[in-house]
Amino acid sequence: MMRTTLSEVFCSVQGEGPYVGCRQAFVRFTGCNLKCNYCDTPVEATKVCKFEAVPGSNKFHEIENPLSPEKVSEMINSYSGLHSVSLTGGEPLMNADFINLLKTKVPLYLESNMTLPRMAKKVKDKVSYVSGDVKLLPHSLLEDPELHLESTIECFRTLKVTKDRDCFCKIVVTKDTSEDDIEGVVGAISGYISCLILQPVTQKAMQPEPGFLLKLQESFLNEIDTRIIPQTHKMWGCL
Ligand SMILES: C[S@@+](CC[C@H](N)C(=O)[O-])C[C@H]1O[C@@H](n2cnc3c(N)ncnc32)[C@H](O)[C@@H]1O
Ligand SMILES: Nc1nc2[nH]cc(C(=O)O)c2c(=O)[nH]1
Ligand code: SF4
Ligand SMILES: [Mg+2]
Repeated sequence: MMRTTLSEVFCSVQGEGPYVGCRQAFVRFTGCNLKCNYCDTPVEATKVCKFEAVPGSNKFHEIENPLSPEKVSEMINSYSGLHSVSLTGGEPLMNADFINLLKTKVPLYLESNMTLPRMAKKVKDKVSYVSGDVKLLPHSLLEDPELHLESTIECFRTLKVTKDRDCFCKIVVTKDTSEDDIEGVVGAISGYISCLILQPVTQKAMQPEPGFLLKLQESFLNEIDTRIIPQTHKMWGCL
């Protein structure tokens, strides 16, 4: 029977992108194929999955890993009033087969680094919302920068916006983000997305100047609905 290792399951509101404020269950998978220099989340496998049964209580049950899709579905379905279920991590696409076995009452919202095209194909009819990052990382952090870009574009093509699925792109912008890198990739994926979110990195020391973000937004607005939205959940201290 298929099982996977989760670090946490909790109920909160979406803090990033166009669905900010929507009530969601968050399912956090462990493990990741990338090492983003700004990543705010531990990705290592954990012995137990922390489960916040009562939203906002800050009290967690410890559930032994690994977990079955039936158990995870039951945990998710215990919450009420959900808009959708955020599948995050780590990199949730590393668990595509597990995701396909979930049975939830509300639609699935995938939060992905968009670098695993074979896995993207597996979940394309299972997820209703795709929050796809484009990872503009220093080349020293990528094994094969050219393949990275090709895989990103292929993931967006596979999971593109349709009448049954929304797909938007988030790009974490730091003071090291190059305008040329962003322009190239946005041109390649703009036909596959409903909007582009420029998400300034949350750590003060790495943040870009507001003027840089506004200039980027101006240059993309001819091509795609482009919004600047920082992480909002950190502002009011929710999970
Ligand atoms: C922790 S990741 C997990 C999902 C997936 N691995 C990914 O990167 O999209 C969830 C979201 O948090 C964003 N994120 C991570 N660290 C951040 C930071 N320091 N500032 C702003 N956004 C950040 C990621 O870019 C991604 O959009
Ligand atoms: N509230 C809240 N919103 C989020 N949006 C994306 C998150 C993530 O870590 O994937 C996240 C998260 O961890 N919490
Ligand atoms: S892809 Fe996501 S989880 Fe993995 S290191 Fe980057 S931000 Fe963190
Ligand atoms: Mg987060």
